[in-house]
Amino acid sequence: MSITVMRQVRFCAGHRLLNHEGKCANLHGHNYIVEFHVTGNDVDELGRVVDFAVINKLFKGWIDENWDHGFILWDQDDNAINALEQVTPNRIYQLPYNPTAENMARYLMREIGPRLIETIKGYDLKLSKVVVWETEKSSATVTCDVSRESADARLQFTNATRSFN
Ligand SMILES: Nc1nc2c(c(=O)[nH]1)N=C([C@H](O)[C@H](O)COP(=O)(O)OP(=O)(O)OP(=O)(O)O)CN2
Repeated sequence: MSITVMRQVRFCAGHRLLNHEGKCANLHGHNYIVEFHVTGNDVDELGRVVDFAVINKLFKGWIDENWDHGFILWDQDDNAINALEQVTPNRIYQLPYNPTAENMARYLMREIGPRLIETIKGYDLKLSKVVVWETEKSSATVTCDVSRESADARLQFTNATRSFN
């Protein structure tokens, strides 16, 4: 049996999609919501897979330090990076691919999640799903098969409607 808990982290950031066919090639921003789904095989003596506050501290901490109120850009986007570096102060986070919702979810799942999760001592936990909501209408979901040892994430893209509270 496995049990999954989820914590949302909200932040705002700017980006653009290099070579996008339409308006998303322009610098623009979003109020993002990221869902971090954490799966365990048991609960502790209080009945928790892990305390929600622990997930929040780890993942909101990383987002606040790296993505919140910054620009998230493809590291090949020299034009935007050079322009934004002229602004003082600036916060630019370079990804190895375009900052789509899909790629941001993939980056959190593959590059950031595993090393944050392993700092939670005394629990056997996996980051099983990351959902990046770019708008209230559009999201991307990355799931990881927690029953397999492989850290390879299986990408699943979804479009759904939901309300931001
Ligand atoms: N599969 C993806 N498609 C798009 C992404 C993405 O991350 N994954 N991102 C964008 C842009 O960042 C854009 O800001 C959002 O585009 P779009 O939904 O077209 O714009 P709006 O939310 O403003 O929708 P309106 O209907 O125009 O109000 C594009 N595509």
